[in-house]
Formats: sequence, C-alpha cells, structure tokens
Amino acid sequence: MTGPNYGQTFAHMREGCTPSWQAYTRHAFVQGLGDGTLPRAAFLHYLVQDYVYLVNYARAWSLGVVKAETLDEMKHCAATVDVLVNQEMALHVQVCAAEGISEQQLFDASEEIENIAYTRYVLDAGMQGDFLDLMAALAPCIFGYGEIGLQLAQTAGADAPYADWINTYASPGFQTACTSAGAMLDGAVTRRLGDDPTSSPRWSVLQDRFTTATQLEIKFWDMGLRGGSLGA
Ligand SMILES: Cc1ncc(C[n+]2csc(CCO)c2C)c(N)n1
Repeated sequence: MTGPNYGQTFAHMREGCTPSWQAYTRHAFVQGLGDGTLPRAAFLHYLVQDYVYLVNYARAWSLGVVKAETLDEMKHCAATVDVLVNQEMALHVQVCAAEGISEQQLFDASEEIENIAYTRYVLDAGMQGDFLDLMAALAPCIFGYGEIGLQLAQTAGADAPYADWINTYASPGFQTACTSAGAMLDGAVTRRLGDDPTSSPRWSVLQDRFTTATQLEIKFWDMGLRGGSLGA
C-alpha cells in the first residue's frame, strides 16, 4: 500500500494494519466530505464532537511532554499542544460560530461513547507505557488526516462544500507538520529500539496500539455519520 512519506515507523505500522487503515482513510464519512454529499448536520455533529476530542487530544500531547526523554521530543510535544489549544481548536470555534453554535455550546457538548473510548485509550496507553506507547496511539490521528487531506484534494474543487476542511489537511503547512512528526517518531523509535525496530520484542505491542487507535478512528467516523442533535 502506498501513501505519502511520513517516515519509516509510520510506513511499517500502516503496513501492519492495512485493512483497518483503508477502512479509516476511505470511510463513507471521508467520501462524503470529498464529494460534498455529507449532510451538513452530520458534519456539524462531527465538529462539535471533534472539539471535545481536541481538548483530550491536547491533554495526551501534554503527557508527551511528561514522558519525553530528550529536549527535542519535549519541544515537539509542547509545540503540538500550543498549536492544538491556540489554533486548531479556534478553527472549530470559528466554523461552528458561523453556523450559530456558540463556544459555550461546544464546551457543554456531551461526549459520545466513541469519543470517550478513543481519547481515553490514548491517554491510558501513555499513562501505562512510555513515550513510544503514547506516540503509537497518537500517530493514526495525524498521519491519517494527512493522507485523507491529500487524497480528497486530488478531486475536490475550490468550491466544494467542505473545501476548507480539505484544504486545512492538504495544506503544505499541515503536510510539513506530518513529515516533522514522522521524523520525530522515527528518531524516538531508533533511540529506544535501535536500527531494526520491527525485530524488537516491543514492536507487536506498539503495532497493537497503532491498530487499536486506527480502529477507534473508524468508530469516530461511524459516530459522525450517525449524526444526531447538536450538543447531544
Ligand atoms: C477524531 C480525529 N482524528 C484526527 C484528527 C486530526 N487531528 C487532530 S489534532 C491534529 C494535529 C495535531 O496533531 C490532527 C491532524 C481530528 N481532528 N479528529
């Protein structure tokens, strides 16, 4: 299976769960974003849940600051927390505001089961394990959206209903962030597991973290498709 080059570790882990990876990156929700057929209500429902997701996702990257073993790792995690809290979440607030959903409604939104399952799994992986356990669980989020952004940008025009969303993830800025996260992950893996990491006894556990997080991304899209009333 081919895809963008976000480093060796990601390439191995994606290869290690190809059916799940395809189900995640080619999900019906993703197709609907691309061809514009996704109902607006489903998109907004997803965005509200995603705001709550980002709050917990930022907590998980903060745990990365705690678990880091080099200053570079610490800097990468701290910078990611900054982007998430001060930029990425603001984007959700902006889009929702334009649709009449206030920031208060976002804060008050009750978290759906799939959302809880995903972020608590990632936080638990990091709490139980070391930096690599945490990164393996965080990885599908960033690299998956990088792939999806590129994939959808190939066909969606500038006037497509979800062009803004697509361009966020297809943009050179986000693609550079994926490449830099991939390099950080490769460095973290080499530092702890050496030059032949897939032969390490730890690899299967790390692959399992990545695969489970990928399956939780699929569930998150399923939740998005289900739609539902805003904030509920
Ligand atoms: C359910 C869900 N999964 C992945 C992302 C994508 N994402 C979240 S934060 C971030 C950048 C920092 O790593 C990216 C790419 C999302 N928004 N929601």
